[in-house]
Amino acid sequence: MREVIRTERLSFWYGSKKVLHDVELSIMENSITAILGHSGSGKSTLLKVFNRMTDLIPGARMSGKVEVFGKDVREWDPYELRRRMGMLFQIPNPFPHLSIYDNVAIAAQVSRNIKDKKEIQATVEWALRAAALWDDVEDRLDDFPYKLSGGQQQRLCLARALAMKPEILLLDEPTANIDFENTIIIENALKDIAKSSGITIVIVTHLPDQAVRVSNYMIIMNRGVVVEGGKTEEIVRNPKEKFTKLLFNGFFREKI
Ligand SMILES: Nc1ncnc2c1ncn2[C@@H]1O[C@H](COP(=O)(O)OP(=O)(O)OP(=O)(O)O)[C@@H](O)[C@H]1O
Repeated sequence: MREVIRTERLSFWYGSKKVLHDVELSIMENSITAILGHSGSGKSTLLKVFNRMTDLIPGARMSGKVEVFGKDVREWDPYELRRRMGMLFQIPNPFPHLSIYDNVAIAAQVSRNIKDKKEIQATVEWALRAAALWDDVEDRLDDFPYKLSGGQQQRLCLARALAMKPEILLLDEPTANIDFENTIIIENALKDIAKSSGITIVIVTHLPDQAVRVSNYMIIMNRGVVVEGGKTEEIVRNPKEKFTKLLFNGFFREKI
């Protein structure tokens, strides 16, 4: 398996505030990697460095290196980089003025320049099925997203991200605002997507249980530092660091 993302002594600042400290990590192709840590530990910042969304933040700067598919992120065209790395945010953000169908179709049309109606239809159906939303919406594709529940809206956003046919999906606390039933539906969809589409998934979460349920690999973060990383099974069976042991023993539960 090859590394699709790799960092080398990555540090990051918002103005004078340093929030990532010499981060070294690898994301392996065709896997689900959970980045696990408390609020404020720099997890979202990491995702935004991967797809260069941090370019858009005044006063932000990095040092060290980030490679995506073997190429320094600074050498990528940011639009191409973001097309190849779909992103899902904590709060569902479907386009309110577009129908359920068009929310997904537009991603195929704009990102991949697909013009053929049948191909667009096939992509929309594939993406909605992969996001476990097809059965809920197949007979109301012309409705607007406000008629969907929060969990369904997040699955719609997942379908929209998938319709770009990204090679990597970056998910920033995708179930933070969603009930447990929808959380499990989304987690199962992610596992199926990784298995059947070969998309590499990186999921940021502050929930150890979720990280264990979904991931093959885990990276534990604390205050901008990677505490430890590796195969989920091994970390759960034999955590090396005291912080990780405390995290899994629920020591911080009331704090997160
Ligand atoms: N645009 C910004 N400007 C200044 N500081 C920021 C900005 N974004 C994040 N930070 C700070 O950087 C640190 C890391 O934030 P980040 O959002 O990456 O952490 P996180 O682990 O994802 O936490 P959360 O889950 O709460 O978002 C925090 O101290 C946060 O306040």
